[in-house]
Amino acid sequence: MKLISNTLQNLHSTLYNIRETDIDGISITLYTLCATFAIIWYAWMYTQSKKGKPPPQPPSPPGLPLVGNLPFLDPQLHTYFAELARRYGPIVKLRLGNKIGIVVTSADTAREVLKHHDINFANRDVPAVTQAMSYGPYDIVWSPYGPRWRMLRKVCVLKMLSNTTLDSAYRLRRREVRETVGYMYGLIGTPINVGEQIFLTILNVITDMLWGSTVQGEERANLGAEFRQVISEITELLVKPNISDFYPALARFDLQGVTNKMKRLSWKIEMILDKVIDQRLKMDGENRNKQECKDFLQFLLRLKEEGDSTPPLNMTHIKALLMLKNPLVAIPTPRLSDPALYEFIVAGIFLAVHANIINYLIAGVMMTGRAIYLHVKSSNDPGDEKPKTFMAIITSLVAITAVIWLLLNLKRSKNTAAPLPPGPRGLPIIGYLPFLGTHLHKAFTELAGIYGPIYKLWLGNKLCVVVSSPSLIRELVRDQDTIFANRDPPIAALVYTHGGKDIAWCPYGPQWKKMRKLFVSKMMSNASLDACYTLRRQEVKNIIRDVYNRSSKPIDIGELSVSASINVVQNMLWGCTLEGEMGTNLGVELRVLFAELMVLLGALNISDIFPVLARFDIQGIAKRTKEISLHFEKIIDCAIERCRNMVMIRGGVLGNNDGKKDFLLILLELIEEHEDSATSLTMAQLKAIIKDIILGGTDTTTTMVEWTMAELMQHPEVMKNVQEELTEVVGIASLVEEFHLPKLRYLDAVVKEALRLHPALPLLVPRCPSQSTTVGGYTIPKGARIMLNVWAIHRDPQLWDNPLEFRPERFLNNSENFDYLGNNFQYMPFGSGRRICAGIPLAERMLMFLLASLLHSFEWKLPYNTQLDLSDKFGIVIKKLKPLVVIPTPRLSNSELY
Ligand code: HEM
Repeated sequence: MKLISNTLQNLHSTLYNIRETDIDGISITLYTLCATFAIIWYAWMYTQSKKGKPPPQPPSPPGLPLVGNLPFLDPQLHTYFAELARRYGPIVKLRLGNKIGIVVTSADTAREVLKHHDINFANRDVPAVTQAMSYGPYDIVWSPYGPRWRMLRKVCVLKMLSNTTLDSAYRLRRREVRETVGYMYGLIGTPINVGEQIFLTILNVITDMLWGSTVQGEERANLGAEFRQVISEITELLVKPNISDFYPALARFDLQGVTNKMKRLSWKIEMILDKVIDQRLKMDGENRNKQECKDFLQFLLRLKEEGDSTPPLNMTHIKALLMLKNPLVAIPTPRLSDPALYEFIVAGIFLAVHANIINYLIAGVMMTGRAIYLHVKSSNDPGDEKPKTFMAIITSLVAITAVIWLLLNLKRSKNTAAPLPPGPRGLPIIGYLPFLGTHLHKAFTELAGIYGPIYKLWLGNKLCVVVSSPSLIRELVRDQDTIFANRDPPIAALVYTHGGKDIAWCPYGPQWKKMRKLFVSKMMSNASLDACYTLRRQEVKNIIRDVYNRSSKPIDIGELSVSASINVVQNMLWGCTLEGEMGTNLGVELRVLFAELMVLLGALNISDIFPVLARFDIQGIAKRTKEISLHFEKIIDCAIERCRNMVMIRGGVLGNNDGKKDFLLILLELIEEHEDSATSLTMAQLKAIIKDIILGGTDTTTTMVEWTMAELMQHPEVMKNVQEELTEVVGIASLVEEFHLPKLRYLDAVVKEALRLHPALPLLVPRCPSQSTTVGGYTIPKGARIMLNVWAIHRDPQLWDNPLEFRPERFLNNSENFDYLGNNFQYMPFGSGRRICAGIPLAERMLMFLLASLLHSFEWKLPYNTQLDLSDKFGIVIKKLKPLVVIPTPRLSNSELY
């Protein structure tokens, strides 16, 4: 210890006793040391960089995390690559998911890669799906470079494609080509699909060469047809963009099920090949060596038996070679320098991004034989021995095609399928999603200004078509109503309704027709709605009393109308059954669940945009919706049980003592009275209808009450007219009753005008065509999501005078032209056609009754110094962005009325 303290003391005194001249000396020494160190460091770095530093990677355009450059690839791949080369030089690096791609665009670099480093680059980058093909690793195209590949290639090029072998199969080719020409001759004057004919001819020529003398007659035709079918399915799979190729770590999950499907198809091929090989073996067993080889199969089996290839040719090799001879070889094949590096020479890998890229690539191969490869073969490459006869066939076929194409051009131009609608180009994979913003209805309206009243866009991998003109909507929902009567339900809606068992999401068909008919005729009829009027009236009275108790205080109209709508709907549903505290408690529970459900249904769900990911439910939306759905059902079960007990107590009499009937009673009657008849309902359907009423009836009504009130606060003169009408029709000493409603013509015009400017469902509920069809001269493919932009039509200046002004008068003198039945395609707040809103009679009554009661019973004013904001926020139902807060004061002459 002592030693340490002495040392510290010495050091301290040394430092504090340094003189100025000493400091100068120390500084000079330090500077010299630093300079020397810097020089040595620089010299060392320099020699290192000269010595062994790896050269930099090729330049690369900027990409995004995770997806890399994938989203920026242009479908016109060849021009895109040329553009990249202009900007970054002849060798460019791209990141595709977590793969690296290298694009080579100059002859010099291509020579370097394919000639000087040929061995390094002689491997392929095998797409995940080919691993599932039984012969994937055994065929020439995908085999790793090595003895097996050399043996297979030798057999193929020197033996199978030799002039002698091809000459011996000439008869078979001639037969097929003549058949095609004869077939086309018979079709003179009729349009034909030339591409398809050529494909079929080539496939027939090839299968003929494969086993044409082994299988004959009808059996050959059947086998050919089966083979063709499997081959086209395999071709489709091979060109399908596969997530596993871009993210090899995900390959084991086979997210799109491509690998599984390929295994199934591979198995089918195996069966076909086994059958033909068995037959050949039997035939050869009978007269071995008596005849010369007439098809490839016979030739290969003979070669196997001779066993003089190294490594020896086995049955799997034979099958792989037979498969090689089908048009699948037209699939482009990227090369790989070293599998461990995940690098490849690109031309073909990008094919997985877009189907049209793939078509382009395939077309390239078919036309030129090897246009895709950046592969400039050296002159001693055995592959350059062009099979002359084969090339002659291809050339003849191309020539025939060209002549036929020229002859038919005029006719075809009249008959060609209509194009897809125009539309903005989006990014690969995510489509136009990133450019839409949050106000979909407004973005769609702006796009209509650019692309016209019908256009398409991709949202994720969903093709959407947006229609925004009355005449096109007429074409859709009137002229082609049955085709467009299907829905395109979001996953959450499917979960909530057990796969679309309700009216709103049920596919168009007998089930939907039956439920809708029962719903409209039994529940929405005037008689049924009259029968539950007291239930509505009782609930509206409660609301008026509640507001009265909060007189002169600010009230959030949105909140008020949510609880008002839910209470009214709930009372109509089971008001006779669940009276008193039980009804109130369930009402509160329902409101909480309902609020969450609306959020879930309105959320942007990745599963809807990328259906392949649906099974993972990444955001947990499906799971939570299911929980809520079950909770809803528990409430419904509880109501049903109570109802049944009540009926038992009353000795089997359905209905209340005073003849009131809630919806639950009507529905149970339908189950019990009509068992097994065409009008019977199942319990699942009963629950689904109740869910529809809660979902369809509450949010829409709530939103419209708030919008109408907001417009009235903005336009005091309109408010004054409404209240004067109410005073005249109802009287200042009475409460509004439903029988007053038909006389309130001005209020009716106000509600219509609010629904024009703020349609609750601005894009209606998306439709989905059950088959491909043509609308407005454009093809609408089956399964596309069709959005009808009613919001844009309701604000179109060509259809409405001063469309952005709130002017109820436009409906006052013209009311016969504007009802809610969807016959006037200029005004459709409840939709149109077969799938028009099923609850219009109730919606109309509820909306008018609630508004008339609130406006008649109270004066409303904005809190001091508040500005009204009429901006909206997009969702399934379009709401006010900022809540409307207003202050009520009693208006009726008699306070006892409250
Ligand atoms: C102001 C209130 C309401 C508005 C603005 C409204 C609007 C709509 C719209 C635009 C549609 C889609 C129509 C189409 O695709 O062409 C629809 C469908 C539907 N609405 Fe309403 N609705 C309202 C109230 C109600 C009420 C109160 C109920 C039930 C009691 C209801 C039940 C339904 C049902 C079941 C469907 C689906 C019909 C089907 O697919 O066949 N709606 N509604």
